[in-house]
Amino acid sequence: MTSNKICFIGAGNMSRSIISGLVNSGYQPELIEATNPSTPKLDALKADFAINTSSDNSAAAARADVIILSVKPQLMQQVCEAMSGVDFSNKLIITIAAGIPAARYQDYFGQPIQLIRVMPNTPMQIGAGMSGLYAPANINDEQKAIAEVIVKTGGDAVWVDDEHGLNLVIALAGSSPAYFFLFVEGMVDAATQMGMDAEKARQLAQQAAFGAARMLIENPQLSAAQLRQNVTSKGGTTHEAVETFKQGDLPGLTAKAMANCIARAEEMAKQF
Ligand SMILES: NC(=O)C1=CN([C@@H]2O[C@H](COP(=O)(O)OP(=O)(O)OC[C@H]3O[C@@H](n4cnc5c(N)ncnc54)[C@H](OP(=O)(O)O)[C@@H]3O)[C@@H](O)[C@H]2O)C=CC1
Ligand SMILES: O=C(O)[C@@H]1CCC=N1
Repeated sequence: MTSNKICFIGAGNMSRSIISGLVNSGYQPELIEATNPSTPKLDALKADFAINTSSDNSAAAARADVIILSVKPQLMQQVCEAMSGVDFSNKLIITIAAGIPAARYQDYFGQPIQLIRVMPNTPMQIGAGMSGLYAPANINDEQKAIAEVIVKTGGDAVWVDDEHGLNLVIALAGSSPAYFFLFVEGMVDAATQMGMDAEKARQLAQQAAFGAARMLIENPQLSAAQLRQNVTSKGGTTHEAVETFKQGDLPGLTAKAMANCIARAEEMAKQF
């Protein structure tokens, strides 16, 4: 584990997830600081993880070796511009914002910077995250290793060669926990309408989702299609359910949702 001082600019959902992964894997809380304009999220982070907190982005960034930019994309420019008085020459910046291209940040900060883009996901908070990392050509191996160590405290990670690859990571892993939650929401709602109590319905659906995910992970030699076929008895119940999904073009709808996710990231790249 490195002893770099890490500062999170923005203390929202994703920062909390990464901080949780870091602290739970043994990163020293006193090396971590988070900033936010309002105090309730900072107070909660301090209470839960014993990290340092502040509302002064520039002072916190000046104290840190690694700065993780975790504000919404639409706020990124103003937040970075307000920190342009900090000397970033010996610091590594990591941004987790969707959409905004790496090259844009140099304009925001008004100075040469070393920046890595990371696309994480919220399951990092329980060590089950999946992230993508992208490093522009000016980033050295030591800086890549620092980012990878941080990200992997919350789960697995892959490097991608370009920023289109990062948009694919958004569609496959950054945003996708929401797809699975939506699916479970639908299953639980349907079961409750058919008479089961919501708590029991959730227990059944979430454990089935967990089991299916573990089956995928523990059987890399089997395709998802094969695992599905292993559940589907000829003339049986699963066949009826799967055919219903196919009639509603679930594969086409999935592809469309992912394409729209990527299109939004590309739009954000122009917008912010
Ligand atoms: N949520 C997710 O699953 C993922 C999010 N991301 C990216 O992570 C980033 C953060 O998203 P998320 O955590 O969901 O968003 P949140 O809204 O939960 O967090 C953003 C935080 O930034 C704070 N903030 C606002 N203005 C400032 C400022 N001037 N200085 C410091 N902090 C500020 C907000 O404070 P307040 O609420 O008090 O205004 C808020 O706590 C986004 O860029 C998003 O694209 C990437 C992958 C996954
Ligand atoms: O919805 C978003 O824009 C962010 C990026 C990936 C997950 N949440």
